[in-house]
Amino acid sequence: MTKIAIAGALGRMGTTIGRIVDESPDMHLVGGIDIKDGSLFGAEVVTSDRIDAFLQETRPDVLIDFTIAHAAVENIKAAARNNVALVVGTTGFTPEQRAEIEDAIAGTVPAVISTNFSIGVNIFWQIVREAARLLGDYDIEVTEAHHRYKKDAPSGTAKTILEILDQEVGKREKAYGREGMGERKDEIGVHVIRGGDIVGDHSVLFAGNFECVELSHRAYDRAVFAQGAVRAAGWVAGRDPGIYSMKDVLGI
Ligand SMILES: NC(=O)C1=CN([C@@H]2O[C@H](COP(=O)(O)OP(=O)(O)OC[C@H]3O[C@@H](n4cnc5c(N)ncnc54)[C@H](OP(=O)(O)O)[C@@H]3O)[C@@H](O)[C@H]2O)C=CC1
Ligand SMILES: O=C(O)C1=N[C@H](C(=O)O)C[C@H](O)C1
Repeated sequence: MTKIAIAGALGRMGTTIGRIVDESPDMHLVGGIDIKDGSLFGAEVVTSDRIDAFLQETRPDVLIDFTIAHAAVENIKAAARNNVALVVGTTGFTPEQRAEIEDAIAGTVPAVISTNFSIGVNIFWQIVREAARLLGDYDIEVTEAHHRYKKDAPSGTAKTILEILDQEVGKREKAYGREGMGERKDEIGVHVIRGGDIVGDHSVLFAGNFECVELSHRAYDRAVFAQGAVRAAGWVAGRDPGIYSMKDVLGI
């Protein structure tokens, strides 16, 4: 039985993950933390200032964090202090925050960190890598669309796409939207859409002369991210300390 705690327990992802854990025969939801207190599928949710006492009392095997970057940094440090394995889905970390996280985790606990826990996106990233390797001299444009409540932009998934493109075609300038007069050079265009209840769309366009290749992924329900995060939690418990990716979890 893997004991799970959720940070951001009352949020969109936290509640979706809570339901999946609650329905899993081999998992037990010990509770959650959030900016406000409450309950999730009968488990207590306490405020984040009480995280150390909460982890010591409930002794989860894994803390799953889907909060907001500055909160996640503190939650990750607390999990590391209390020897609790991690699954981190929160996006929007600055490079400094990312370095703080890596320092906290180094040599202490195992952690799966991914900007996207859906199986489809993890396969999509590999397909984008292969396309970039073969079509690196085409013009490249990345587009993402999310619901009106998403705070960070571009999405974590889009930033991972940009890292993959940098690795395959060489580091190129990024044009975050375009306005006014300008000549296209070899920059990568990045376009962000926010509206309604869009769960998460990502596309990469490779445009050449007389042809385009467009790769895209669309999530219809955030359960796809939650299922991946719960799968990662089952995988990470008891591993050696270090940072793992969904590629490790899926064995791809
Ligand atoms: N890796 C992946 O596969 C995915 C990643 N995400 C990422 O997960 C994160 C959460 O997304 P989502 O669930 O939609 O967002 P929500 O805003 O719905 O959920 C976040 C929750 O965390 C709470 N919170 C805010 N500050 C703190 C704090 N200091 N301590 C504890 N809890 C806090 C929020 O409270 P309040 O609402 O009052 O601010 C809210 O209840 C985002 O970074 C998003 O990009 C999302 C989907 C998939
Ligand atoms: O905030 C979201 O909703 C999502 N965030 C992740 C991201 O920033 O890439 C993953 C997914 O697209 C949904």
